[in-house]
Amino acid sequence: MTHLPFAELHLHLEGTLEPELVMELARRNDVTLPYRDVEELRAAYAFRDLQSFLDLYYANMAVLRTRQDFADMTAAYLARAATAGVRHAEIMFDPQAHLVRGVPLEVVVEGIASVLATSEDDHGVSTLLIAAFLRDRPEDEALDVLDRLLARGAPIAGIGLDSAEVGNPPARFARLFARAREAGLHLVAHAGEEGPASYVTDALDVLGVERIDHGIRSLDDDALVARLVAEQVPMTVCPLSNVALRAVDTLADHPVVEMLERGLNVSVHSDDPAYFGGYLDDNLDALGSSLGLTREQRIRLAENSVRSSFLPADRREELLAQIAAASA
Ligand code: HPA
Ligand SMILES: [Zn+2]
Repeated sequence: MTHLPFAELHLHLEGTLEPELVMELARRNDVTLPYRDVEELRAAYAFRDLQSFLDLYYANMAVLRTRQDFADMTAAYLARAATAGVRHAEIMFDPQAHLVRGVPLEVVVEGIASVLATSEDDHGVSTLLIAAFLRDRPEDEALDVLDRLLARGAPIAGIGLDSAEVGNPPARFARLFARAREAGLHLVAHAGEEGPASYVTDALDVLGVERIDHGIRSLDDDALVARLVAEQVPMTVCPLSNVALRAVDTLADHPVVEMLERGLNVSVHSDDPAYFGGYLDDNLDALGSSLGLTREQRIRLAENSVRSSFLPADRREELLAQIAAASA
């Protein structure tokens, strides 16, 4: 069976940096890393929690210096995503993580955007770009970076909120999200990955987000689940990520199928595929073998992914028709 067409809605571009590319870019840019080879680097990919992952994720970004580096990372992701059935990708990147290292905003944005511009022709993948802001850094810094992105006409369709969740509640970023909304941008936020269900409520009510990234901790609160079902709030769930970061013990314990059966508007995504053991197809295959995800459920996840995207109605209909044709 060929892959069903999917929309990838929860993907950190910097999380697609495969160990081989990390080492290649380190050589190219003369960056010294504390690993002799790919195997040593790969051995560091054992995480206790979100923070232990973030430490390595930010450290590896040291190899990203030039427009070409950002372009190469983006092109490698799109080529791999296309083989997974991804036909549309809403891609997050972390501008602050590069600015604090002294990499200019235009290098980051132009490097990424130059490749996205031809992605439909080159890979058959339409794309939207989402600037994600780091919740463990000050809101004023995020406001400044958002203003700079808007001032230079960066091709972003929305903003997100990521990085260390616990202790950094959504309400800290109310002004940022208000400004992005005024600018006509779409709004998403990570909530309920490690943080409590109340962060999901606040992301909806204080930030006004249209989609929740992760949201699995919502299951601790029945009233919240009822609301999420009633409002059909899109939730982008990342099973391999949750196991890698120990938010969930094993894939067999993952709640995504239960969420689907309870009527939540969930779709499955890959988060940081280079770090967590795989891309969209790998996540779906793993759910098939560990949770017995049925073909019918897989089709529903594909449809949800397209309906939860920020695509215009005509492109959504086109993708839904492709799903129907592929599942006939
Ligand atoms: O999985 C994640 N969670 C929060 N922030 C992140 N930034 C990159 N990946 C992640
Ligand atoms: Zn994420």
